[in-house]
Amino acid sequence: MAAVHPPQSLGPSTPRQESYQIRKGKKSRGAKKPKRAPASTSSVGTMVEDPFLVLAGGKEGGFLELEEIDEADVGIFGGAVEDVGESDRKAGKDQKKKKKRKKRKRGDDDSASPGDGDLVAECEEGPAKKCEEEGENGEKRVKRNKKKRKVKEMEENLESKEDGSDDNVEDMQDDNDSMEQENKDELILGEDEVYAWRELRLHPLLITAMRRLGFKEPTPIQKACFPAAAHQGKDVIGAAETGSGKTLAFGLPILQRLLEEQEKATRLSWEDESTKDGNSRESPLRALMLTPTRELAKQVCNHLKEAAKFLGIQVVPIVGGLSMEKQERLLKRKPEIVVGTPGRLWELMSTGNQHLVKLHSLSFFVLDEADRMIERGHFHELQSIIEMLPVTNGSDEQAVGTTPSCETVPILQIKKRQTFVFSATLALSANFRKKLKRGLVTSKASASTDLSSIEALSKQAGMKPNAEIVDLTKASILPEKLEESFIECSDDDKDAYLYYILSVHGQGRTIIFCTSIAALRHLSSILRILGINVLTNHAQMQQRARMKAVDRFRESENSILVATDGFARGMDFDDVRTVIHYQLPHSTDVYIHRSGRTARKSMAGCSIALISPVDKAKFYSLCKSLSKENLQQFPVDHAYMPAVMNRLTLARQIDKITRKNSQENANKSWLQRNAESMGLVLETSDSEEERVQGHKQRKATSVHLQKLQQDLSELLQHPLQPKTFSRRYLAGAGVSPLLQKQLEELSKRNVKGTASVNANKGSRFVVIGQDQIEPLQALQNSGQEVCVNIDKQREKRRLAENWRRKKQKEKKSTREQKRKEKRKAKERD
Ligand SMILES: Nc1ncnc2c1ncn2[C@@H]1O[C@H](COP(=O)(O)OP(=O)(O)OP(=O)(O)O)[C@@H](O)[C@H]1O
Repeated sequence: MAAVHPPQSLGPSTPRQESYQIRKGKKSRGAKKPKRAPASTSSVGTMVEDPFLVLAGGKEGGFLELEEIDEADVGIFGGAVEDVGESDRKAGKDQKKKKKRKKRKRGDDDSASPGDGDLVAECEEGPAKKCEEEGENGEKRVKRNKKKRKVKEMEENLESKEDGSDDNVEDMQDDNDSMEQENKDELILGEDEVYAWRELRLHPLLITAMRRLGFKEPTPIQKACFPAAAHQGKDVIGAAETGSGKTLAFGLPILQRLLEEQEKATRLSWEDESTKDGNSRESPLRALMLTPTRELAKQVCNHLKEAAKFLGIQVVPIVGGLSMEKQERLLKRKPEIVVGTPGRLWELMSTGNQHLVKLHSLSFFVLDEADRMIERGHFHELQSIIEMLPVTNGSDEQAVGTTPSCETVPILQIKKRQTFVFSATLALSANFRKKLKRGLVTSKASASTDLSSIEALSKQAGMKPNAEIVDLTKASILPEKLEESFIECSDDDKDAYLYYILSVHGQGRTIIFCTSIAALRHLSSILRILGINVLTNHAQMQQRARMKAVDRFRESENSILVATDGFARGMDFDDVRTVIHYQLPHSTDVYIHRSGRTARKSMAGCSIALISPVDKAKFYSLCKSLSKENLQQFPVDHAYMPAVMNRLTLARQIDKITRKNSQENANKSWLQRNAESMGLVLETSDSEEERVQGHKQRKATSVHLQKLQQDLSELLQHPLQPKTFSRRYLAGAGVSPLLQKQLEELSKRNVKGTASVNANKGSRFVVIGQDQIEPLQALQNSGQEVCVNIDKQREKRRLAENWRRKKQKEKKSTREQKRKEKRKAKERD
């Protein structure tokens, strides 16, 4: 007997419930429209073949429950239970038709006598006749009529409720229709182009996301990690070159498992009536991802959002430097995935943020750029966060201590948590695999509380000994299509060479890395004076300004960014053509991450290191650790250098004066500010003469500054020219590529013509156009390989010295010989 469920469960849901329902609908059905959860579940659920289908593909709005009851009755009277499932399946396709039919049905009902109508007709057509044949008694008939009345009552009751909720349902459908449409419109790849994802058994909704992103196939690291992480539920330690798609290598398995779990949960909640209250639908934190920098957290978050678009899985970034209140508001939405930096996350956790401390449902823990996390004991917060994590079933009995503020649950209730540890430079240490395995298996790492090694960090984070280690890094670790090069110069000349590269070759997105903020400030100031509009990003900038710089860098394809090493890891920009190491990094891994901002996604790119004499030792040891024997010397046309130096000298003078002025202003205003705050009037001890002198000096400086600026601006109006260049040129911003080409052809013709008639040299002309060749091309055209192996160089030097000594010896002995012979000859004479 079908249970008739109380109509109040069909009432309008709270906003939170509704949004949940929309999300669930999207998740479970993908391209289909969301449905409201039916009121009755348990008994009906037991009758249908696949209760999930009823929810997912079932009827809509209030009619859903009504039809449910109708069919339950049909099943009871006529025994045609199987019809329920069948109609449910059909319902997904022709919901609207059904709705109209239903309304019509009701119209019929109104006119018909009680107990009549389609419902009864349906019953009587089939098995009801059988009942008659069997000689149905009066008692049964009474029972049946009672049942019909009850159904009729229910129908009326529901109809009145529907009037209120129908609009909502329609709205939900419209929303989803437009989302579906948007989703379809955005698809870049066809269904048949993504078989590689299908082979991987990626969830259909995620395949759609990949089609929308235009990702035809998984990258090698994604291919290697997905089966272990998504299908076998294993922990993964992943290392692969920069720009190889590591974010989705851990992101896709997590999304896949969340999707699968949610589908399962929807099915279970359909069967289990007790989970139908609003609270049970609130999503706890399922995945926590940590990155070392704020920009990277934002980027990872955006990347996952793109992949999770239309899946109804929320991903939010929690990073420092932005408003706490806003982030708390974001967390109130109960996102399933949080990507953040350890500092801000710990700040919120330690103040008891409800979403972040309820970690009992945390199923995924990710450490991106893990080797950075353990550097120089930077991340105390990381340790605190890890200590908050509940102990997983799979980890050692030696539990990681949990702080009392963490709402953990008894060990047996905690589900398995998967841990992901990723970086491009994890495998830098030679016996990385061995050490890692040893670290995970032995209890030594778990006993230690410091996270100074990847093994200890992984172990403390709950990594299990059977973790999959995916190491796709090659010996060099650097991307295959990265062309590395260097320029040897004095420290003082670095600005000149940098300006040369940017103005003679400066095409395409470029990142210049500095080690110190002071150097970054000096450099960006000089470049701006030289008319090169550079963006900056360093730790002392306001977070908003940093994010803005990142956005602006993304916007223009010829933008130049000067950044410190915080920016080296993980940042992903389309088509960065050149990376310049203005100062060498302190370690090999930073060099790898810096250089890895270019040559991403198997594209070509170029890196140039400016090496001063003090950098040499560091540079050679860096090359040694990367097993480099030879490296290309970046080709520099020294004919340009006089012009470069002219400009640079002016720019440096301007910079010096403006710095001094702004320093004086800052000091003065500081004095004034403080005097004012203390209610004092500033009196200078300067005499009148001194003041006049000072005024004159300032005026002279200002005139000098103006003169310098004028001179520089005159120089900057013309393209940079090599020393040998004739002064007779056609210049200006109006030389279009077409005109330039025509001039080039004309110049060739002239040269031929003059050669034939032997005309004077003065009529020849060269075209210096705006079509500069970019550094990579210059390097490929005329870069020269130089030995950078310090041992080999020493050996070469030793051999050369030996050879020189030998030659000297030989010379000496020949001289001796000759002298002896002369002496002998003399004696004979
Ligand atoms: N399957 C794929 N097909 C094509 N492009 C992809 C694929 N997966 C990821 N990408 C793109 O590759 C780029 C690099 O990805 P990602 O930033 O994850 O690399 P990474 O390996 O983490 O790099 P890094 O080591 O520098 O952090 C991104 O622009 C991403 O959108």
